[in-house]
Amino acid sequence: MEYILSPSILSADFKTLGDDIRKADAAGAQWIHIDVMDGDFVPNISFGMPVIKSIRSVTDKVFDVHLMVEEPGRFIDEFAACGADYITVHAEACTHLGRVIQQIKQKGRKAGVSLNPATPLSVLDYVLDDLDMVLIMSVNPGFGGQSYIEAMDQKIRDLRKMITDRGLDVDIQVDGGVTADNIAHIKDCGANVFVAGSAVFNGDIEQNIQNLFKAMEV
Ligand SMILES: O=C(CO)[C@H](O)[C@H](O)COP(=O)(O)O
Repeated sequence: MEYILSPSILSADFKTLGDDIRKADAAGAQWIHIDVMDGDFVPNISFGMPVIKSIRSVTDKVFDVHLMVEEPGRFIDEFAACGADYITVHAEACTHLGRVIQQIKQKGRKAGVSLNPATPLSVLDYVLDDLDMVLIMSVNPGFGGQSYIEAMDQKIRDLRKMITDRGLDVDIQVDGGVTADNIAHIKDCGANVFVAGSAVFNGDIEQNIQNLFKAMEV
């Protein structure tokens, strides 16, 4: 299984965003996690397509776009056009989840579905086979710098079992409160894609990424 670090630029310094992304790239992060917030699905607004389009020229790394947006089906074409490789939507935000997954696939992009901490895995029952990734939110979405919710350990374990039982190849991404102190434990629970915002961008980005990779191998 491939283990991937996807630094969340929500915690980057926006006045030097390109430089922060270059540092994360140079330090070996395989993906760049891009949190789009609409002020409706979550109580915060981050940035949208023009920023993604602009930073696309900074790195060739995978753009892992997490849409915290109500009814994201309205914008799939635009996010695909501005350089998203993975497009992850929230199950809670989609009236017609299956249709939105189809829209992402039709654009040739990898499809992810994200679940808030309180959302049960059963919402995936009839779409899991169509997915490339499931994103388990380990904080309530909207803000960086929160603490990992420990009840998500069991949810990650249950999801890994569900994927294995069906013989699928679906990534499990975990986002929220991931640090060098807990990343090995989250990996043991069954996750293989790790989003880290403040643990990467607060302080020395390259050193922080090295610390996370080192901890991940434990
Ligand atoms: O999706 C998010 C918030 O909704 C962020 O990606 C997430 O919280 C990462 O930040 P941190 O690693 O600081 O918890």
